Amino acid sequence: MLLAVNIGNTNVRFAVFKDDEDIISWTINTKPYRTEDECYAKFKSMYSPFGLKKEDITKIVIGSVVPPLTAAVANSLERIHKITPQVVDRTTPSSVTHQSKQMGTDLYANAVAAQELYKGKKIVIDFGTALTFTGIDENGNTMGVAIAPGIQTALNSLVGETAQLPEIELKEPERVLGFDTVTCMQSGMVYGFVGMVEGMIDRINKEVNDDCHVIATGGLSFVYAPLTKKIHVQDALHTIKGLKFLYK
Ligand SMILES: Nc1ncnc2c1ncn2[C@@H]1O[C@H](COP(=O)(O)OP(=O)(O)O)[C@@H](O)[C@H]1O
Ligand SMILES: CC(C)(COP(=O)(O)O)[C@@H](O)C(=O)NCCC(=O)O
Ligand SMILES: [K+]
Repeated sequence: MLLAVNIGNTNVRFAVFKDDEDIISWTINTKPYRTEDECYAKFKSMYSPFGLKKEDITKIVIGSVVPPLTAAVANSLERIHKITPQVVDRTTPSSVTHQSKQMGTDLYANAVAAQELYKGKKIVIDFGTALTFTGIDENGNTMGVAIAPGIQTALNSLVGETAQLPEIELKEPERVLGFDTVTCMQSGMVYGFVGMVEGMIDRINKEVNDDCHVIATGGLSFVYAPLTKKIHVQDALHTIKGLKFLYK
């Protein structure tokens, strides 16, 4: 079975593909950055809670947007499995073409999964450490990317920069205009970012002169996707499916 590993700025997501539909997935924190020995100790025993044995893994693909962790994760998995992981990035051949010299591996994987799984023009919105919008046309050409602060990242900054604003749960308040600090912040964070997401979808659709199919992924997609009809699919495993398609 293929093990795919997506190293993001907040979480490292693991997924074992029993087949295309049956996927076992879990995450660990990215921070603090770990040494190869710590990764080795942590990863060695991570399979049994998910009903897997390390011998079940026969292939490994890794995508990373955190360069200081890539080698530690790859080398520790090689020590555990005696398999050399394939580390993919924006230069790995796929059904997607792009001109960017910077595109993060997760954005590229998001584009690849969209092209493989959906028709027409697509927008992938990744609600991760950053909030990203990636456009892909019907032929797999990337139409461009937009990068904004991730919603929890923005909230952390707001709480950190103020004396009286507390940490809050990101959930929909009853009213847009609130009467206490927590619901006032929930409104700004939830309705404010829904407005941003809907506005970005409208602007992108206008720019590419089409109604794109919109896919949401990333840690906070489960909060935001249900709040707007402009998002058509929510799939926490979208990025890691892209890594599977990039594995050759
Ligand atoms: N229940 C949750 N599960 C996962 N992420 C969450 C959850 N609630 C909030 N988040 C936030 O989502 C972001 C992580 O999303 P993820 O897609 O794993 O990011 P990355 O790929 O950048 O590591 C973080 O900002 C995290 O705080
Ligand atoms: C935009 C990102 C920070 C998103 O990272 P994430 O939120 O998934 O951790 C990452 O894709 C990245 O570092 N990209 C490199 C710059 C670029 O894509 O243009
Ligand atoms: K992500």
